[in-house]
Amino acid sequence: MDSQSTLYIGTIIHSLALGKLEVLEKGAIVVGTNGVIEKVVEAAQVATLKKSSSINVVDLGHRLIIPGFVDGHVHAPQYSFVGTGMELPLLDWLNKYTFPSEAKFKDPVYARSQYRTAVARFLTNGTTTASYFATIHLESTKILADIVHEVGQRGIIGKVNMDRNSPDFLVETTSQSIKDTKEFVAHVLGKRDPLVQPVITPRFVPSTSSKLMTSLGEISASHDPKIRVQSHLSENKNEIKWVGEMHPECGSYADVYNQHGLLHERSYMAHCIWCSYGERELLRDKGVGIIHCPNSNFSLSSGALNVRRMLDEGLKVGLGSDVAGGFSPSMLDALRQSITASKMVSIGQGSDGDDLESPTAGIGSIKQYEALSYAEAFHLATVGGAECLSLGDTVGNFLPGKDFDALIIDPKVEGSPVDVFEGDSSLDIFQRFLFLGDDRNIEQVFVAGKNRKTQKLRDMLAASLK
Ligand SMILES: O=c1[nH]c(=O)c2nc[nH]c2[nH]1
Ligand SMILES: [Zn+2]
Repeated sequence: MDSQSTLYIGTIIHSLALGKLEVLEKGAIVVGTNGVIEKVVEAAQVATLKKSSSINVVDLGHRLIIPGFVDGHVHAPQYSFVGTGMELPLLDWLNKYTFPSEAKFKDPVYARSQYRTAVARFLTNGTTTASYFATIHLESTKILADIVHEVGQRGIIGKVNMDRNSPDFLVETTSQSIKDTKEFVAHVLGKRDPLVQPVITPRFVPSTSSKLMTSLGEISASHDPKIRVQSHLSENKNEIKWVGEMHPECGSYADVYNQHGLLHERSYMAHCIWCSYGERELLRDKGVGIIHCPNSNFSLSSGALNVRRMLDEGLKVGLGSDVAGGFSPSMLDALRQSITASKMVSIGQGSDGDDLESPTAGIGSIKQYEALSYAEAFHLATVGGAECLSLGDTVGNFLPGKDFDALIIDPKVEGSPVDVFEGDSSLDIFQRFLFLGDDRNIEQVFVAGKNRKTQKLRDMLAASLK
């Protein structure tokens, strides 16, 4: 224990494995000055620790201490039109709303103001880690990285690559895209901020040429450890058909990324709703994470992912808000909608599945899939996401040695949307927060041991209302 460690006392709830919560009533977490968790103790040991003269004691009373949320897939520029234009399917939605909105980020002044609001909104909702798509614009994407660094969020940030099938107002040449990607990676790594990392971000196969994908794979592999890779995969049936026409030489949509060196243990792909058994095997064997974005999948009428099957088959799964295909910046919403999507699948109303493709299924043996429990969905929103983003050793739960990324939840805050009844257990209150709570209940947001939900952050949000 270092001389100025801090003891946070409260009801600790975190996930140790899929569906396995640990609850420590009036337990405590000891956090070093470097923001790293030193130990987690039960109530019986708290009194002894409190007596240590060298420790700061923060008694959070009736509050819950839970890990921060990991948003594995979010488009920061799309926050500028969040909650609007929800009536179209993917390809029409991209052309009508998304591309014109993203084109505005050519202007760094506009980008700075929009990104400040977006990042503040995500952080205030308890997203301690976010994997961001920016736009194709180098200067604005650097600004996003600078803002994430300034507010102290843990952020993985990608300059988007688009050199084909894109409108004139939102397209790059192949060589400029490669050059700007290298410069962006150098900019982020040059910050030497362990909280902020770059990620290679081809938008999706239709908008990234073979030559560009190959170069991006090489950039990723030229670093040790490899630079992360994020993209979209098998979200919409028309998109998949289009990819098939563009790449008849590849066995599947996932295989296109694979043949260009973009699938490895530090890659993660959003959606994957319609991946075949063979694609799922490929993704699992390559160690690729799946980012399930249920709000977006419903809002763009894409489909309902069979998340249970992904888990049963041993794939890594996390959750994403996918703002603004998804209309909510809150991972509480992603968690809730992941449960709803899994219930649709469990009653036979989800993606049509390809059970007959699976070697373990025979004719007449359509499998039943169990819906996600709240504890499982919470695992995906914390530990699962961290594992997909290669941050499993750093965040996701409160194991000693990880960084203290945590939310302090006050279910009784003034104006709380959560009612607490006499006789409620901690798990009752926790579940009510998951299903009914919002950012009003999220009193403090710790990233690497520091509370980032500061007055400055509130001012950033307030500025956007002027
Ligand atoms: O949900 C999505 N949002 C996007 O911006 C996008 N681009 C390609 N595919 C996409 N899917
Ligand atoms: Zn997306």
